[in-house]
Amino acid sequence: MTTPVVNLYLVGFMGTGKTTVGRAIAYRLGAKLIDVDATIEREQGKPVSKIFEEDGEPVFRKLERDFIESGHPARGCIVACGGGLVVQPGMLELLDSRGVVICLHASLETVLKRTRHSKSRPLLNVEDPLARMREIYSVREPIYRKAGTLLLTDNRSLPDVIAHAMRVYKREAADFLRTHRLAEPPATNPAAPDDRAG
Ligand SMILES: Nc1ncnc2c1ncn2[C@@H]1O[C@H](COP(=O)(O)OP(=O)(O)O)[C@@H](O)[C@H]1O
Ligand SMILES: O=C(O)C1=C[C@@H](OP(=O)(O)O)[C@@H](O)[C@H](O)C1
Ligand SMILES: [Mg+2]
Repeated sequence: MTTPVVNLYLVGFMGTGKTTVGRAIAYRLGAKLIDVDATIEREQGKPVSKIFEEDGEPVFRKLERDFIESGHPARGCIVACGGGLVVQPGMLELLDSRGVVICLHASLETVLKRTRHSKSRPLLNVEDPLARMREIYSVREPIYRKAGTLLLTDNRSLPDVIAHAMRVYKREAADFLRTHRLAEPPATNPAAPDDRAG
């Protein structure tokens, strides 16, 4: 399989499968997976939970924004975003302009099952994570609803979700390429036809 040209951005709430699905898609396409959280952790030399604790959430959000604005290649990567990345003002428009956006969805009960054994999500390290998720999700829902193509993942196996996401990506990447190529100036030198004629 050839490396894809158009970037794919996987967005959606925590625990919907962005990192896992992104890794599988990148592997299948022979592309580069960039997990935004992992990249920030590597660059900052500490886990996301420590960044929240020591520097505060706004600093983490700024790091996410910097990553999207200038911290990754414009072509050829599968990007697994953190759940709050697309929620920041202007980010969805930015992602839309850079590639294909797919939003993974799961009910909060499913999200709880998938995330309860992990301590790596600082927003959910509270006594009642389900109540916390409800609060956060209610604020974010309007944005997730607008964010690219929505893929439901409840009661669906990972291979099924991955195959579906691959189909959506291939179709939308072709559309993206077509529309963006049309918008580009012609590659040939305008003088060339005259030269040939002469
Ligand atoms: N469709 C699915 N079915 C079962 N488990 C899933 C599914 N999608 C994700 N998971 C599991 O849920 C957990 C969280 O997935 P992850 O990729 O880290 O989500 P995100 O990056 O969106 O927070 C992982 O253990 C993953 O294997
Ligand atoms: O939804 C959020 O605000 C967050 C989601 C996390 O990523 P995942 O969605 O991959 O868990 C991570 O970026 C951080 O803990 C904050
Ligand atoms: Mg993730």
